[in-house]
Amino acid sequence: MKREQEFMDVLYARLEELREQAEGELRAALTPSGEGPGGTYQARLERDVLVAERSGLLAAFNSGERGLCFGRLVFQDGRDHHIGRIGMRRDDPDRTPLVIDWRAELARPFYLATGHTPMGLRRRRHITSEGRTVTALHDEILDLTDRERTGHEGTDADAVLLSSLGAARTGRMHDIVQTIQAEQDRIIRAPHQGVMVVEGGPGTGKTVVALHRAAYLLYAQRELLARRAVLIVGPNPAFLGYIGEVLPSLGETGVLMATPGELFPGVRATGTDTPEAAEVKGRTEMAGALAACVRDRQTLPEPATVVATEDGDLLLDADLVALARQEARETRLPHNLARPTFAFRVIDELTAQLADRIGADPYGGPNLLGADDIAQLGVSVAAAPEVRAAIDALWPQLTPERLVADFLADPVHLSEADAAAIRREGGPWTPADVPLLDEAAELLGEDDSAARAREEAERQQRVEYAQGVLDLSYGSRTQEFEDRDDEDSEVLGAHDLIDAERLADRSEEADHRSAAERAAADRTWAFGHIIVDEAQELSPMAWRLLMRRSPTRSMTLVGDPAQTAEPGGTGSWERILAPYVGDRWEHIRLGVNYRTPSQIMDVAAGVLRAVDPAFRPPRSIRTTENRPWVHTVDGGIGAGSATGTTTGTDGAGSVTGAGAGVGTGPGTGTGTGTGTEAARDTAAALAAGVAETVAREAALLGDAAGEGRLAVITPRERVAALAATLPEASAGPRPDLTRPVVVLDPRQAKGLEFDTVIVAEPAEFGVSDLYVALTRATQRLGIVHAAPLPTGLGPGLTSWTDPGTGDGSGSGSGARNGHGAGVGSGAGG
Ligand SMILES: Nc1ncnc2c1ncn2[C@@H]1O[C@H](COP(=O)(O)OP(=O)(O)OP(=O)(O)O)[C@@H](O)[C@H]1O
Repeated sequence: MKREQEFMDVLYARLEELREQAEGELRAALTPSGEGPGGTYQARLERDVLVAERSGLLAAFNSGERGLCFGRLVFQDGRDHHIGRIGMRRDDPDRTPLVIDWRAELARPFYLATGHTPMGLRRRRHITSEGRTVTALHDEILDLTDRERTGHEGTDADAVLLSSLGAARTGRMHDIVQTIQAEQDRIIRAPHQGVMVVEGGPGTGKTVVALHRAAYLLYAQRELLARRAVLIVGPNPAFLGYIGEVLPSLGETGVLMATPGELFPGVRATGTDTPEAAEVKGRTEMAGALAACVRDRQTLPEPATVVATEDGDLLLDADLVALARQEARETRLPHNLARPTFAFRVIDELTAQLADRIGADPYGGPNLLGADDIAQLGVSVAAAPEVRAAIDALWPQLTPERLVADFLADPVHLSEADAAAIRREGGPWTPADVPLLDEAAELLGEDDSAARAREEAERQQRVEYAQGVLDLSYGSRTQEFEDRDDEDSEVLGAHDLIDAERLADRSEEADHRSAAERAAADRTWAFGHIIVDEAQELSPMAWRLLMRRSPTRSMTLVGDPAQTAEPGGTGSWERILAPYVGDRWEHIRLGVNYRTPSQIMDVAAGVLRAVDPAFRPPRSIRTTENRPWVHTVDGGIGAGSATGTTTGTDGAGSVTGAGAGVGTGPGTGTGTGTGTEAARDTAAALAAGVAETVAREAALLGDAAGEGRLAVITPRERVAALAATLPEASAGPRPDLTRPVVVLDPRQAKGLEFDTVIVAEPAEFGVSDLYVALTRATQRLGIVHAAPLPTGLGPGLTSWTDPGTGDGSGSGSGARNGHGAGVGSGAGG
């Protein structure tokens, strides 16, 4: 231990040195300088790579307090290497490796070697530390002939993994470099360049594996990805916050994280759609409908338009415009880019009409105008406001926002029912509008004329600024030079070397944004790699958008079709991918649940088994002492409470259990009240029940360091009311997951995990939402309900009053009545 501590001290000292060096280099790379990497492509690339590496090193340093070095490999041939979160070399002439990056090939045996296939290893050491202090060593002997013992050999090779899985949660996902499992390592380092689908049930490590794959790719393809960046798409901002520290802690910063609704630069999708509207907007048919809308805007006059110019009336008839339209369409360019072709043809025709009239020979001879006269005429026709107005009416310049807003206000080319579902006049953009906007932008073509005009104006400003700089430089020539009035001096100033234009262009090259920042502002950015989490939720239209951002189809898709909640979610990988990559994609399944203890997983699986008896959940690696519990509150609609030994069935599904629980709840409950009054009673009872259970569970949480997190997961409509009774809780569109208690709806809870989860009123969840909610807990699960439990939920639950020891299981039951006049009956112990 002492020697490892000494090594750790050396490592941190070296890290400090490197940090200072990296800070200096980063500052230099980011400081505009006449001598800096000029405008060449190669120079910019080198700068991007340098900035990515140095920022990464700094990011890693800042999180380096967590296990900078976590492993050691002693090979049979005498080689001995430490493995760490980032690689570092000594400051000697040979730059000897001090610690090997976990992603290096040399580090692989750390994850893959077994007694059966030792990969040349004698022993493997896990080093656990807190801050900079080594706290534990754990050695595995892989060469069975090796008799030497260190005193740190343990019997249980999974001890380090299990201790990490059992640790209190902090509201932020951590990296798992110390405990990557062999099946995960194969995915992380897969050489596959195209689309890889990682599928697995809840808690199987899909997200964390995908993030480590990103870190691996950023390491293995450093140059490409520093330039093209990696995009990570997650379901909501809270989720992105939750996973946001993993890559920086691994020294990787060249990543853009976004929800699907954030992928159209300049648009903030703050609105929400009904599930029906989101589903309709997500269908592939929308692409056809929008394309048809664009064609609708390429109109014909009926039967003719009179263009009144200074030189008299000109006539645009339908045949003539149809020809111009045909020509423009045949360019196959997007609408805005084909517009000049249309406009030229129309202007040509009008010019010909005018020339015929003006140059007509009164004696019947050939037209009196020469080619130059006609060209001149063409210029004045093109400039005539009436002509421009006519062209605008027949083939208008369109923006994606205008096109989609008009389409939503009057959804044509759709069935009446679909149109009714999405019809909307004004209002904020929604996430489901974003793929429509992107589609529209593709159909219309980038109308970058405004952007180019802006750029030119900015460039002019830069030129003026540069001229000012040069003037200053000239004006600040030393007195000595001025005295000598020596314009031919060999000592040159900036004003001698460069003119304002070139100086301005050079400062333009010094775009200090990282590739990820530039990508965020550019709709047409082609990412080096894209990771999509909860991929099963994305609609076909969202896939069209993402595939445009990934022309190389280098993607990792992560998901679980059983957790599909969005009605528009594509669900099947074949359906998602066939249009883009055919069957050329790799499908990998993960089968071990690292998050949810088996007792909790059994309860959750019951819910899915009720609809699909063949359903098989992932195998939980952990068990727990804590039995999932249920607390039935009496809220005026059929509610009962049951505890203790229970066998039987109720109207909502089977409730079975055996054992000797200590029952305290009333055996029966009687519904009273009607309508809203009863609903109010239910809400109040539920809130009281949740507050009571949260108080107890929060007290059981975590440790002195303030770790350990609790989530109440309840249908969206109930979130605000429940949060109001829990003053310490965070809730809302962007809940703070680092707070000890949060209240979330099931969609917000997707992908997250907490030590303790309380699911409130499960009868109001959809099946897959309920499955997601029930599988978020790493330690304890509780259910609070007034309405009868949904089918499949019940077995495996014990009374909330005796969760630790009661073996009995049971639940309230009773007919649920929309008017609150149900009669509850509990099967009591
Ligand atoms: N090898 C490992 N070592 C330590 N922890 C691990 C390992 N693999 C997975 N975990 C942990 O298991 C938990 C679940 O992982 P993750 O969130 O990636 O699962 P998931 O498959 O994405 O789940 P879901 O579909 O439910 O969102 C996380 O806390 C993760 O850190």
